[in-house]
Amino acid sequence: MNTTLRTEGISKQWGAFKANSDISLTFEPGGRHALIGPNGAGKTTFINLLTGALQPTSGKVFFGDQDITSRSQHERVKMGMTRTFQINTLFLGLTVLESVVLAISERDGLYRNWFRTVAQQTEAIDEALALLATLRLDRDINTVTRNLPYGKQRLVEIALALATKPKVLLLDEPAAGIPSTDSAELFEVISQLPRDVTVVFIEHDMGLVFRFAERITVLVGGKVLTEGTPAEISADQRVKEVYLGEAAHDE
Ligand SMILES: Nc1ncnc2c1ncn2[C@@H]1O[C@H](COP(=O)(O)OP(=O)(O)OP(=O)(O)O)[C@@H](O)[C@H]1O
Repeated sequence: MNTTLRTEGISKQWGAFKANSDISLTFEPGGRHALIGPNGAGKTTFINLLTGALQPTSGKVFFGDQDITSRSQHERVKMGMTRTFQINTLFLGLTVLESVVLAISERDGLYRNWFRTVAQQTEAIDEALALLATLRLDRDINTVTRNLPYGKQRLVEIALALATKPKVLLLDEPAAGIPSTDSAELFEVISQLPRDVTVVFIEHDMGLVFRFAERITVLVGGKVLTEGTPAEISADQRVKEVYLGEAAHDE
């Protein structure tokens, strides 16, 4: 099945206020796609419509050939669309390896099965080790997650999301709150994830966006202003005026 994620004329309205208006976007499999736009442009609302956290007022979401507009968040995760969540207290108290093994075991339903073979447990541990190596956390596997620096905790969140074996990973400001020296490293790891994972991310730091995104969609006032490659977006006069101009004034 072709698992291109796409929206068709999606809108979200609260009363008379339109947070998203008629957004039609396609995310090519394996791409690294950034959503940018000024504060309040509707980026988080759009991600929530993709994950199923919000239902659109009108329009549709397709994953491959399937119309998933009315599917629950849980169903979408099972189909291969995952977003990161803040690590909860349970995971904070476990080591990095324990957390990821737990997430893999949960995915495979091993904890609902009282009889777990040693082979099944070994497979989960091996898979967790491989995943943590991809995220450059191999030196931290035995560290209790709450003792890790904040940037590495964000990577553990991504590891837990990847443990669901997503085809699409949705990231809402993954580097928020991380010192800027660490955020580039975080994005380097994200951009080097296997190409069978499509990554869609919201990011305010334009340096990171232009360095790591392959396609960029600019949202303004809930609508798509334009979409293109980083070169196309940085050359677009309208983007400079409504977004990059504003960012420049903020600095
Ligand atoms: N549940 C809600 N009810 C009413 N208005 C909402 C709701 N959620 C979001 N909004 C409004 O929708 C608009 C878009 O918000 P959204 O969080 O999607 O923007 P954003 O582009 O992610 O902004 P930021 O970059 O500041 O995070 C904002 O004006 C926000 O106040």
